[in-house]
Amino acid sequence: MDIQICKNYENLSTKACAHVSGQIAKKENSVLGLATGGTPEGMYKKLVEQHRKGVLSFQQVTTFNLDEYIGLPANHPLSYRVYMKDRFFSKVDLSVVNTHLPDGQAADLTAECARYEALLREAGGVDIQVLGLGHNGHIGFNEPGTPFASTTHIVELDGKTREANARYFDKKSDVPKKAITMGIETILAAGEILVLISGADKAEALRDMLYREMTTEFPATALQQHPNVTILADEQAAKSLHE
Ligand SMILES: N[C@@H]1[C@@H](O)[C@H](O)[C@@H](COP(=O)(O)O)O[C@@H]1O
Repeated sequence: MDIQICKNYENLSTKACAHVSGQIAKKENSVLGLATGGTPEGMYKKLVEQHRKGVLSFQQVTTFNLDEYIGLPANHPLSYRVYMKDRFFSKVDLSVVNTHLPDGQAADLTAECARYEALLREAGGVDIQVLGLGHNGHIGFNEPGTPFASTTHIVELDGKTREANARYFDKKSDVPKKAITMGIETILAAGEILVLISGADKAEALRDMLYREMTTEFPATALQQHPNVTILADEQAAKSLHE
């Protein structure tokens, strides 16, 4: 794993943007695996800026998001579809038919997981997957205990994850209890993985991801077996690596 320590969040976002733009420069019909949460917001802003400057086009790009809540209407302000639309999709020249998220409102959720996984394969797989890191080691919504051999599936959200995400909702009880997420095997199938980690509260999780023995108890340790992982961590997140 290649770990790059960035001075601050701004710097991390600039580097993440450069990484993704570099992928598109290499292959204009790239398939991007995208993440939500607070950490990639800066990267989306920078990608939009690059597009507005006329130096970056997403016309040929296809995107697949990691996850979506179950039970929130697609137009709910806190659905991941709306998150992506507001911060990225509607601000660049991506064709909406090329942007994919699991449908958390599908009548048959098990069939939806299979459909999503098949669609990913049909698209030829993800070239570069952007990931955040949960405090409990989750990647996407793969909570502790998820088998490494998992593909897109339905998950019951961990109490800690619901607490972390409660900051966006009026109250914790409004946070959905379930979600659909790409599995760990799905994530590991990407050609390259770019992990973004910011803030002192992620320091312990970053250390565990790098140094803990691979264990399903800390899903991010699965990334240790991937041949092409770049980690961008800001100094705050990287602080416990020097201890
Ligand atoms: N499902 C998302 C993940 O995809 C995200 O990477 C993680 C960290 O989020 P943040 O970047 O806000 O800390 O938690 C969320 O629950």
